[in-house]
Amino acid sequence: MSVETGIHSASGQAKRIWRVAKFVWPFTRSRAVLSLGLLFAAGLTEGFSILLVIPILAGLMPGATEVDISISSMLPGISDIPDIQIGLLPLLSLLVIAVALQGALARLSNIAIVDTTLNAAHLMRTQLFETVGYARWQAIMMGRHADITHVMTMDVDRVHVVLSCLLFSVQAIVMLTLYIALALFVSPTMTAAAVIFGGLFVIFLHPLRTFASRYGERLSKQRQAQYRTIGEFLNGLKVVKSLNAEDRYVEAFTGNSSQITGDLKRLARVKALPPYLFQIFSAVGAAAFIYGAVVFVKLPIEQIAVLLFLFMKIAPRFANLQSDYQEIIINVGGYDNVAAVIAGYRNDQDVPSATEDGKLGLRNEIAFDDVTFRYNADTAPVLDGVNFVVPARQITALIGASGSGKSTVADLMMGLLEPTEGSIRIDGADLTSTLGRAWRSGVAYVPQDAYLANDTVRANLLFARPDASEAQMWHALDQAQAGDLVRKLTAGLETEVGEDGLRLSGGERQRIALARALLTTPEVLILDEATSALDWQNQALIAHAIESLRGTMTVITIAHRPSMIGFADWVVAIVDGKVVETGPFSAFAANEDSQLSRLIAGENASTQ
Ligand SMILES: Nc1ncnc2c1ncn2[C@@H]1O[C@H](COP(=O)(O)OP(=O)(O)OP(=O)(O)O)[C@@H](O)[C@H]1O
Repeated sequence: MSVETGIHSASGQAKRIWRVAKFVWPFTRSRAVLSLGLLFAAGLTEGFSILLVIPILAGLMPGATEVDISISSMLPGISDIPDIQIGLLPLLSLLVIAVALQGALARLSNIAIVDTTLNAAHLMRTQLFETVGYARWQAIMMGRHADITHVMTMDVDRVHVVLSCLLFSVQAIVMLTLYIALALFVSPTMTAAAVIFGGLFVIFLHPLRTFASRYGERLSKQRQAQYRTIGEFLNGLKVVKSLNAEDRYVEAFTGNSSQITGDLKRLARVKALPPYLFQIFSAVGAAAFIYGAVVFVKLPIEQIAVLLFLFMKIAPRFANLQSDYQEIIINVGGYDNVAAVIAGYRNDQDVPSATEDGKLGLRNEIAFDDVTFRYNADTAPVLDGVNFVVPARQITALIGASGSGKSTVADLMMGLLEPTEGSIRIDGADLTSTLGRAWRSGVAYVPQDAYLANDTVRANLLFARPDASEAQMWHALDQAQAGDLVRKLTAGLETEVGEDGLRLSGGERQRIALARALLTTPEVLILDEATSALDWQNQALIAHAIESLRGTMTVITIAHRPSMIGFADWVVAIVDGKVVETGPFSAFAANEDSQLSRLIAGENASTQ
């Protein structure tokens, strides 16, 4: 038996449903118990109201204001209760009260079920977001973002459907049990026949359920593909437009959407079949029941009336149970995806700060001791046994050709990546995952394509330091040569920067990102090609501002342009994953054959 067949088999489905129930039980326990308690009370009240209807059906004579209730003739299971006589008006009043009470209890039970499932979905979504949010960078960067988005939205919604249907199924099962128990009192033979008939119908529909389950899986995969197409298209919008590649995405999207539409149509047909078959089955069942009850079992008419009444109550619930179960098996795969994401990231979490105030300062140096780093176990190392130090409160230029490993060094230095071999020491302390968060709270990193949230300039600055004053914001903006630019914007600090900061130029975005980093007054500032989009005048002004930070913070500047490294005190040059030069800037600048001198002379190619 293949795995594919296994998960669609009845036992496979039962195992999957059990896993969902086990996962949500801790979140839902009290509310689920409350809703089922209310439901049970509603069931009892409904049973009582049916018991009140029976005498009206069975014993009422035209013109009578009193009803003779012969319990023994209606419920042969209870034979020793004497007949009672009751006024029609009190009986009808009691019926109205019982029906109203049953309605109120059923309503409360439904509300409790809806609340329970919504809370469970909310908790599952937030747990997912937290698990992904606090996962280690190395784990997240390997995952597809569109898939994570799909799991957090569509798959959680699918689990929500499963939970709702599960609880409504339990509700239906409780009610069915009550009705069947009542019917058994009236006629065990006829009730057993009806239950067997219903059971056969459930077995008869099994192939349809397997079919629906397969469509559920297929649809989930197609929707995942749709998320990927949309994500890729929107992330690379500008490049897509510049390459006139829209038609490729339109084609991929249309193909995918047509498949989804086709499958949804087929699924709708499959879903519509059981109610239709059910109608035929129940008509055949009712006819067979009446024939059997009259001709073979020879039941009295009032018992037939009571049983028919009960079966009329049972039938729609039975149909709901079938459609709920179908929805469950279509959607239960959503939980597999949710569980896979949680399991995938749960053991790969950033460790909370070792120190409660969450800051780890830098007094002397950051040291790389024999650091080797591989992105994958089976690929060549990007860094191969590198040794160097970055002195505190000095400016260090990290240079090397494109692809030599500079950004990887920056990620390692922030503790976002961990060395495959060797260690990174902060004033002698090993930068392990326990120190990562505390260390990063004193580190500001500005990459080439700095992320700006789709919000105002002010919100983007406060994102880094929520308690910053107006004066501190303007000081940081001026330091990053962004003060005049923001003053000139029509809405100043309140200007919306657009999706990914796209309403600003590349250079403007970089300056605001630098201001945001400076606003945090970090211990360590890492600039990874952070001014690459700026003209030389602005870059020179920023270089001057960075230079003025000497002695107040540790700056690591990764750049290809001489203007962003010429003011450094210290240099680390990387070639092919090895450190080839490290020491005082002046010493290497004096040697015209050094990597540094060649870079300053504009010979970028020589470092390759
Ligand atoms: N997530 C990743 N998975 C696998 N390999 C990667 C990953 N990120 C980077 N690399 C590889 O590691 C090497 C070093 O990349 P890195 O980005 O550190 O270089 P860099 O010196 O910063 O380059 P550039 O100057 O172009 O930004 C490259 O060969 C790159 O292909």
